[in-house]
Amino acid sequence: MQLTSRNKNLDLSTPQVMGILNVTPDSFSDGGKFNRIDYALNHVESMLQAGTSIIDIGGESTRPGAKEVTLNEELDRVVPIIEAIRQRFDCWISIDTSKAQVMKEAVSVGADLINDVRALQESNALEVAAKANVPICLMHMQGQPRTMQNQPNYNHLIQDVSDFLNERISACENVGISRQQLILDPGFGFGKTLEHNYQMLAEFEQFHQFGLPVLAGMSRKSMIFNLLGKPPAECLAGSLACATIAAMKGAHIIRVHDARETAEVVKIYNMVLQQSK
Ligand SMILES: Nc1nc2[nH]c(S[C@@H](C(=O)O)c3ccccc3)nc2c(=O)[nH]1
Repeated sequence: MQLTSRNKNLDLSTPQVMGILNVTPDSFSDGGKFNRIDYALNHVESMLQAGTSIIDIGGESTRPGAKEVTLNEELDRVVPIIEAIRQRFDCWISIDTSKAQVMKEAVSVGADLINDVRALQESNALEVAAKANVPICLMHMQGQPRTMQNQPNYNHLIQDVSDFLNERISACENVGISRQQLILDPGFGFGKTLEHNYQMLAEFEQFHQFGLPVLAGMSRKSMIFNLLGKPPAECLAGSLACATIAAMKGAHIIRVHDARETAEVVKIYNMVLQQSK
């Protein structure tokens, strides 16, 4: 299994690490734009040196309760950084956004992958994604970030999430996006209770039913820090445990903050995989 974007291929026969580059203002110590880009480039370089294949850039904090980010604010955050990374590195760049215009401009300045936590449901997103002709990650979310954690409920969790992903695959195919461009993601932490998240991890193999790459994003999330009773920044061990389990359950892309350590987990996993063939 592999992904193609422009002139790039990404081999998915072993798990690939997607490193998170958070470019919301609270992720930078100072406000200076140059510092922000310089800081980001240094962070990207260290993630790439550690074995990260994809840099995921998000300008909208989807934190529960977060206030909406305007289009121009999101563009101002992500476009300059994508341009700077594109000039300097030939890595995969994914844009973590739900706004059609942000997708369009991000791809035009070099993003190779659209990562949409709202699975192209916002206005014009399907049409823009179809024209962009790059791989797209479709993620499941119940409700909206502001309220999604109030009372998550499902008839049959895995079936409900799978039905949603299936419907989004059809919506993409209806606008000419081929299945081969799609990546699926059950959306850990997006409208799920602690138990829901661990049930999805326990039954993660179910999401291979579509024959498409599957992405797992659990790094430093509430399913870890609430269980361990620690702040997110102290959840490296928990995040690595989730990454290891996801890799063993066939995750093709693992989205993390701690890229270096996760790349080491994948190296160990690949060695074990080699021995079992
Ligand atoms: N495809 C894909 N994209 C993603 N973007 C994010 S934002 C998330 C975080 O903790 O990073 C988050 C959630 C809530 C608040 C802040 C940040 N999570 C995913 C994911 O799980 N899958």
